[in-house]
Amino acid sequence: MSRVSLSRYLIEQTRSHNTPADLRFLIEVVARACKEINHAVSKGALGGVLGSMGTENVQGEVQKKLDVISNEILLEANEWGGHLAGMASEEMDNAYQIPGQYPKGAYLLVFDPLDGSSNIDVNVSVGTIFSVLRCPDKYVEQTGSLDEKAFLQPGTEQVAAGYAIYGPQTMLILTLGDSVMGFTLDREMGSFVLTHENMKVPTSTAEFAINMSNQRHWEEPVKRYVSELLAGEEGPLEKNYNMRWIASMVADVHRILTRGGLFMYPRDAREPEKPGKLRLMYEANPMSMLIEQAGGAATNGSQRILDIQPESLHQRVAVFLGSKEEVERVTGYHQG
Ligand SMILES: O=P(O)(O)OC[C@H]1O[C@](O)(COP(=O)(O)O)[C@@H](O)[C@@H]1O
Ligand SMILES: [Mg+2]
Ligand SMILES: [Mg+2]
Repeated sequence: MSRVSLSRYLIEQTRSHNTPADLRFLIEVVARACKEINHAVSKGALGGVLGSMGTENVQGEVQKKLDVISNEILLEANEWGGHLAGMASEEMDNAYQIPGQYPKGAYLLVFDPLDGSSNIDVNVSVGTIFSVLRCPDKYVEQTGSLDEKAFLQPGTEQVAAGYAIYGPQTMLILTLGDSVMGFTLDREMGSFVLTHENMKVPTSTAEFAINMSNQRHWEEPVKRYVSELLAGEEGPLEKNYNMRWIASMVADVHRILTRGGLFMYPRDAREPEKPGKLRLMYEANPMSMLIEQAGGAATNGSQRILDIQPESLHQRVAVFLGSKEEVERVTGYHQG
């Protein structure tokens, strides 16, 4: 089989699906930025990039050096080229309007520059998550600036979503809205090569992922569901389940896209005012688009994540995503 590079795939998509050239350009720029992030991550202690900055982001989380470095790489890469009107990031309090780009820039890029930050210093897979939205027409002309309201679109409005995972292999997983494709970085050539066509999440699974240390803080439907998983074939589900928890959403989701499974980060009583830990705009929405495009499901326990109308850039959401059978079961338990 002849090798299909990311660039060739994007050109073919442009011809066959009329993918706009500036969207193709945007994906190419993000992919190049992810290669640069991968290079910084893989240097580790040799690059003096481990450890914390001693600063906090808008989420109140301590920023790792690589969180900030990754954010800067994505900002610098996308600053030019005219394909973007603005960007928003887990690591930036406010949305960023690229000077002089609007109305040329047709898209908005939202990203988690480095996901799984607690794993950086212990050499466990981390990644970059990104989501692409159209910039509302005439937004800046009517409002005078590109503020966060332009970004507050439900996940169904995403035109593309993906992630890079920096693990034993470096991969880019991408959807443009009609299937999920996986590209593996050929380090000698420096290019992403198509290796996983049309990735699919099996409807049923015997593997779940949740941080069990929070069990006493969960709401009843989650406590009930996880106890049934743990009861195995003697329990009501009559099946033995395996468990994984990598504490990198990118790595857990990649496993699910590769062999199925269920990922859960429910709300819990530790911070009852928060609807969950993970962020809607740059974690749950892009991952939910990928999972749905691969035949899986994604809810917040009561509704489809992609239908949620965002109210703020960094709002959090509970996440149940993966094999449809189990997502529907645990969501059903929330319906009382
Ligand atoms: O450490 P916990 O509570 O298990 O949470 C792990 C989750 O937090 C995250 O690391 C949050 O993402 P960031 O690292 O980008 O903040 C997810 O990747 C992961 O699924
Ligand atoms: Mg994250
Ligand atoms: Mg992050």
